[in-house]
Amino acid sequence: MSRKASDNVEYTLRSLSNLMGEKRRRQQDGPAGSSAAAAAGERSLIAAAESCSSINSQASGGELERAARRQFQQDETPGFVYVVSVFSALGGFLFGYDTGVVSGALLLLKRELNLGALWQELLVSSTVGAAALSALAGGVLNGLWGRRPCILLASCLFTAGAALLAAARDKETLLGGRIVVGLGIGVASMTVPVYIAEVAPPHLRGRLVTINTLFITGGQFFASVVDGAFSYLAKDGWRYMLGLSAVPAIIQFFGFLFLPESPRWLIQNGQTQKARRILSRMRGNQTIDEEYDSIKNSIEEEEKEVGAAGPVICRMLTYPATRRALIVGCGLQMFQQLSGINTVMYYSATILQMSGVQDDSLAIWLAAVTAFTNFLFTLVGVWLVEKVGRRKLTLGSLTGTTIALIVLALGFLLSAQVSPRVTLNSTDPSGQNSTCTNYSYCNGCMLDPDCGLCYKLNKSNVVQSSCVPVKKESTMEAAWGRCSNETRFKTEELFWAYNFCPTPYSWTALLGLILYLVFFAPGMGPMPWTVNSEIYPLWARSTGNACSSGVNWIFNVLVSLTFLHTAEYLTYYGAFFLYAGFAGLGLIFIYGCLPETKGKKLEEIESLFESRLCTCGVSDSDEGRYIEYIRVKGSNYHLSDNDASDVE
Ligand SMILES: O[C@H]1[C@H](O)[C@@H](O)[C@H](O)[C@@H](O)[C@H]1O
Repeated sequence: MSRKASDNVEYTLRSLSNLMGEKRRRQQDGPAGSSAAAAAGERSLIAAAESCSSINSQASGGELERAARRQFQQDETPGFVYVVSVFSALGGFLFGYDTGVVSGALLLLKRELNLGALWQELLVSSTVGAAALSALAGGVLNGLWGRRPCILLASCLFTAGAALLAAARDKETLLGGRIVVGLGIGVASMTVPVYIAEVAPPHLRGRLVTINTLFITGGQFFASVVDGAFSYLAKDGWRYMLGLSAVPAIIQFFGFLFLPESPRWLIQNGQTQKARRILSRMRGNQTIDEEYDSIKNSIEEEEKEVGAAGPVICRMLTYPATRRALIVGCGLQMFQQLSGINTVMYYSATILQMSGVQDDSLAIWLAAVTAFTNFLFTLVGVWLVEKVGRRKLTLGSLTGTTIALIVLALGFLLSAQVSPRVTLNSTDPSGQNSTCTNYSYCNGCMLDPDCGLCYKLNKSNVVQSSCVPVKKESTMEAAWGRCSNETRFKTEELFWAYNFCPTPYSWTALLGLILYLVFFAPGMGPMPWTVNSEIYPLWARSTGNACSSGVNWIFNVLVSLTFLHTAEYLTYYGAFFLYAGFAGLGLIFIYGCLPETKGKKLEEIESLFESRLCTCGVSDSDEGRYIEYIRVKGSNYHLSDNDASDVE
């Protein structure tokens, strides 16, 4: 069968799976399903089956489809799509920078402004808390105003927050600045992936959205370098650290004044001419009719099917396909945080110290190496996402992450088991009682946040060890005794261990840390964001992403705030075993419920959630794929995707 043979009649390559899925659904609906529709479905199936046999005689359907798809993908993607994606991903960079920079800034701030533990905690978690709230609110704003104004709003908030922080004279202003920055992070974290997914062509969508997470980890790495560089500037160094983020924010703001709104949002809001113009610019030499029609059809069908009344979240929860997508999206974000990424990153300096790095500034720089590893392996994710697909990448990544967490936990367990004894009894010179002096093993001393171990080394054995209170202003020294002055460490060959115990098994924890980043960064880091940007239909996309980003931030706060308490009750190895348990549960959830979305058009993806929720990755459209030619309206020959709406 050839196109030429039928003169003016155009044929397009279609997948039969949708029709089969449709038939199965109707059968499941039982007698209530429309009999006319069933008959039409039946007729289509017979026609399609006939077409199939004719195709089989020429070439295998799979090969044909692949060839057509290759052809479609080879059409050049205009550089404009990349420019738009990179400018949006600056939002990701700022998300990474502002969450990462604060740890280094706090080291200087607590000395200069005399900050206690409560204020330090407030300055860190207020940003994450504000991000959770504004990510949720961002859903409403995205729906009402569009994606572009939300990105502009986020860059204004980032700039205002950076200015407030750089100029702050007291801790209250600092808190205000951190809240404003957090509001920006929340809006950016939910808008940017949606915007990129909506402007990207299907075969590049995963890669371009994953670039946003690459920018997040890039921002975290850059922040650690800035922290290292300005840590030598004891006075006002923190102002530069916190204020620098204004630069990318201003660049993003001016860039976006000239960049367009998402064509999908415009079509949804009736601005069709403008949408067509923007879509043409984004697709270069490709015809946009088919994409435009399929967006428009799906909006009309969704309105018919779901209705337009009531709040979007209620409609999402009552309509089975979006309810399932929401469970998968929020579940992915929850398990990302429950796998403990931020605790592992935050704790990396200590893990490195455990493994024998004694110098503090070296530990700060090695923490930058950790952030760089996270960045580098996110790059691997950008490369892999369109090759192996989202599902396999996430499953592989989480399996490795679970194993790495077990290795990390074993490292801490072995270290605790061979924990050195406390051999010297010290007494507080001021005569006050301290719990630290009661511990007889390093393990107890290490788990108490007020104490640290002061010791000497004989070859690699710990000798002359004492457990003493830590200095309030800096955990680098003891409050009194031999280890109370860093300058004496070298001359008297003394060592100070805060938060860890020196043991011969510390390398196991280091191995666990490296394995963790290598496995987490390409899959579990970026995929929750990427998958969420594509699994909701247009009417539910902003709300779906708002909810899942909110879940990400809420679990981020929960895990970071509870880590120290969890470590106190369960010890460090217990805490990491707990994260390994969560990661294992996540693995079962993802194996059961995450379908593959690679290469599909955004308008097709909804159908993946129309069947049961947990099908272990097998969707209706994957079962029994046959290729058929169907007569369609119009004259553009294009690889078409399961849209039966224009079948004559
Ligand atoms: O995807 C990102 C990334 O993995 C970051 O490194 C992490 O700090 C964020 O919490 C996460 O959402």
